[in-house]
Order: sequence, then structure tokens, then C-alpha cells
Amino acid sequence: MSHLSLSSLAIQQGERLLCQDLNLEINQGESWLILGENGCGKSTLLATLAAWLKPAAGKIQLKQRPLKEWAGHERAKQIAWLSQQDDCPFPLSVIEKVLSGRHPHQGPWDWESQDDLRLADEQLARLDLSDLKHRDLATLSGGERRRASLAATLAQQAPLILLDEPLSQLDLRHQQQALSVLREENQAGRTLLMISHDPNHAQQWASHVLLMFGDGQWLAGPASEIMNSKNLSALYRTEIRSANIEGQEWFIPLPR
Ligand SMILES: Nc1ncnc2c1ncn2[C@@H]1O[C@H](COP(=O)(O)OP(=O)(O)OP(=O)(O)O)[C@@H](O)[C@H]1O
Repeated sequence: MSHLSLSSLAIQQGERLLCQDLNLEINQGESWLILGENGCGKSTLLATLAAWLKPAAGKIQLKQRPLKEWAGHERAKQIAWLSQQDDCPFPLSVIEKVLSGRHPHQGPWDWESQDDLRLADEQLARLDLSDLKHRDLATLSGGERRRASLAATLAQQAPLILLDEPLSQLDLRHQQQALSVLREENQAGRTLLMISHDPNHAQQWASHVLLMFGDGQWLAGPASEIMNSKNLSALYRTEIRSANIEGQEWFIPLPR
């Protein structure tokens, strides 16, 4: 079933056209990785899909209904969006941050229910954060804070999850743990789009890949068709080779 449909989509920042004539059918339960150089428009695209920014042209349909027709409170139950920034302007504990993911499901005067508290605790445990539950976010390391933001995004329990570089500050063990959590989210039927700077995340997690070239051009399709050293070398304008380890291709940039 089509979950998110993009037709003739164009996104722009100032005078710069970042992506044009983007046509994608994203089906329920798929895992999409978005790759491209710094400044090619990945975050702008995700913010547009979260209805935070307006497209320059084209249409976005969420569950066969134009995205712009969904009311904000309905949309918040449908789409969870982890942006690149973790800044919090006021003191907040880790558990308060994770519980903020439950706001779309609560009335304006509601307290958190026992189910909300249980769900938040589950997300903390999945991302190795239980011991930090009562710490102020400002005292966490960069990677710990990123995991707390991811836990809040997952606590929202939205069917569509948009993740802007959730793994960029995580060490290798926590990256593997987070990828395994994201796989569980896919298995539960959720649709995920994730931005990363590591093409090998596609090999470990993605069913589909979108390459953004920053000049309006793009390439998208099943990861098995798109992920090769020719496409990646063109995308990053640097030579990338692949190595086969135990039947799996891994991508490595050559030193200049
Ligand atoms: N508010 C803005 N006004 C003008 N230009 C902007 C604005 N926000 C972003 N840009 C520019 O738009 C381009 C795309 O930015 P975007 O954040 O989408 O890139 P990105 O692919 O996510 O990059 P990165 O990998 O560095 O996170 C960049 O050149 C950026 O400088």
C-alpha cells in the first residue's frame, strides 16, 4: 500500500533548486535511506515531507490524501520527524524529553498515562538510556542526547518516521543497536526514511535508496539496484570502491 507519494516534487532554498521532478512511491513498511553531499537538500526534503516547509512545485500525498489537507494534530499522529538539531532551550530531563513524544496522543490538560510512561521506559531501554532517565539533557554527551531524541521520536509511535542523521554522533556499537531498533520498527509495519552520510547503512538496513545530487537530479530505487561504486562515486565526486565480505558489498572511499 502506498504510504507516501511524491509527484513532480521540486524543493528549493533561496534561488537554488535542490531537487526537481521527484516522483516516488513509498510503500508501507519500506526503509528508505537518503544519501548525498552536504547541502544537496536532504534535510530540506525531510522538512518538506514533515510539512514544515512548502515544496516549490509538485504534490505530496500521505495515505492517498494531500499532505497539506491533514490538520496539524492529525499529522502529528501520522508523522514523527527527528530533525538534525537536539538543542533544548530550557532544562528537561531525559524521561521528560521522551514523554514529549506522547504529546500528539494527549489532550491539552492530560497528564501522561501509565501506558505513556511504560512506552517511554521501553524506548529508553531499547537505546541503552535507562540509567540516564533522570539526567538533565544538557549534561548528556552528544551521542547520548541524539539517542534521547531518537527515543522521543519512537515514543510518538507514528506510522511514518522521518529521521535526519539519527546515527551521526553514535559510536559503532550504538549505531548497530539503533539500526536493529529501526529494523524492529519496519517489522512492526512502520515506514522509515533516514538521512545518513554512511552508504553502508543502506547495506545494513535499507530496502530502498534515494540519491540526491544537489543540482536537481536524483536517482531512486531498490537498494540492490542503486547501491554500486559507480553511482556512489558520482554522488560524492570521489572514488569509491566496493569490497565483498562474506557475500556482502561494502563501500570504501579511496584516499585522495
Ligand atoms: N533558510 C535558508 N536560507 C537559504 N539557504 C538555506 C536555508 N536553509 C538551508 N539552505 C541551503 O540549502 C541547501 C540545502 O540545505 P540542507 O540542509 O537541506 O542540506 P543537507 O543535504 O541536509 O546537508 P547536510 O548533509 O550538510 O546536512 C544548503 O546549501 C543550505 O545552505
